[in-house]
Amino acid sequence: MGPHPAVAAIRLAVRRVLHDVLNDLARTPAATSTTATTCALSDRPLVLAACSGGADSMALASALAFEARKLGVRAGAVTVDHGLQAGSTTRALDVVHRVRDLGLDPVEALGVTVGRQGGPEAAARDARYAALDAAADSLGAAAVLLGHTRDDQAETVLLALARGSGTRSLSGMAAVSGPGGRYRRPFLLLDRETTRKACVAQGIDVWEDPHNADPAYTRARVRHEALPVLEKSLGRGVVASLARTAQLFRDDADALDQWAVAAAREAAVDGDPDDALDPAKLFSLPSAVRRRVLRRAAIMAGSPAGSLFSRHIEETDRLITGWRGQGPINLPGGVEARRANGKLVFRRTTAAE
Ligand SMILES: Nc1ncnc2c1ncn2[C@@H]1O[C@H](COP(=O)(O)OP(=O)(O)OP(=O)(O)O)[C@@H](O)[C@H]1O
Repeated sequence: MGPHPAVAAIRLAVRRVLHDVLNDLARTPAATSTTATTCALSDRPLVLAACSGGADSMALASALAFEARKLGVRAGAVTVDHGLQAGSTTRALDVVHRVRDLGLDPVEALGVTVGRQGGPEAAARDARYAALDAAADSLGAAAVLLGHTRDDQAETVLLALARGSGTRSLSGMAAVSGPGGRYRRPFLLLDRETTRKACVAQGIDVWEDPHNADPAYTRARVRHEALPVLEKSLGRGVVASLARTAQLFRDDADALDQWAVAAAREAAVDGDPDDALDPAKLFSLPSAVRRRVLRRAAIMAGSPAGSLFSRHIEETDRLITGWRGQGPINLPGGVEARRANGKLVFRRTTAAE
């Protein structure tokens, strides 16, 4: 008898991603010689599961342990202790034991200090990814798997819609992201119900993070209040539809980004020492492309992407579409956008904080 359908589904999803990781490694010249002589344990690529101890990431760890053995991949795990709840260190050590019991090695628990920047959820996320990056670097991991599901994707899209975001934010989380495509999300097409069933079927204990149900957190309210109401009035397919929308937006956003790169090259003033852009050429672009060119130019001049909001870009855009001789626009990171002498220039005027 084969495995429970939910277990088969999580394993298939992880197997596909491991194949992708191995194919990517085979394409990089440095890895080819290693792959050809693979025999020693330490020569085998290491893939880590980022594991909080919740159902999604425990299902992920179990599937990774199972599939990695068959593909000659080393499987490890990292759990991050955000230090935000009493007993969090004990819980992190408990996750380490449970994941080791699944056969993963190496397994590390990393303590982090969560700051305040951007609110509690964003600060915890930043600290978590910094720790995961450091662990992947120090352990030499080829990839880090994350347990985000289709439900997480739907929540992300709904949050972006509520903020009035553009196509890039509405495209949600990517299946592959991070430095060198390090982060992989095998479960983006699976629902949370499947990961829970897979844990039950395999007798895996899971830990429910109380923050996930705490209405103080926006995402928890989306998960427990907004989405159930939408499903009640629009039908159970809402989660799948939102996740599908994310993919459609991603394709559109990628196409527009590519167009913007070409348009920026086209609008560059030849030989200008300040990388100036030609306002007349920018004016003739569709606004979705022009705004991307402006955003890119601001970031290249030193504006931090996370602090650059649509109102900044709209104001800068008026230097092109509503030109009446106005002064420079101040952008985050001490960058200014100035139109003068028939050129648009982005320049850092003060040292960044
Ligand atoms: N403390 C942590 N340590 C390591 N990885 C984490 C941690 N928290 C989250 N992750 C990773 O990020 C993914 C998404 O986490 P998030 O908290 O957004 O969703 P979740 O549905 O609560 O996930 P889970 O059920 O696995 O806890 C997790 O599946 C896991 O891979």
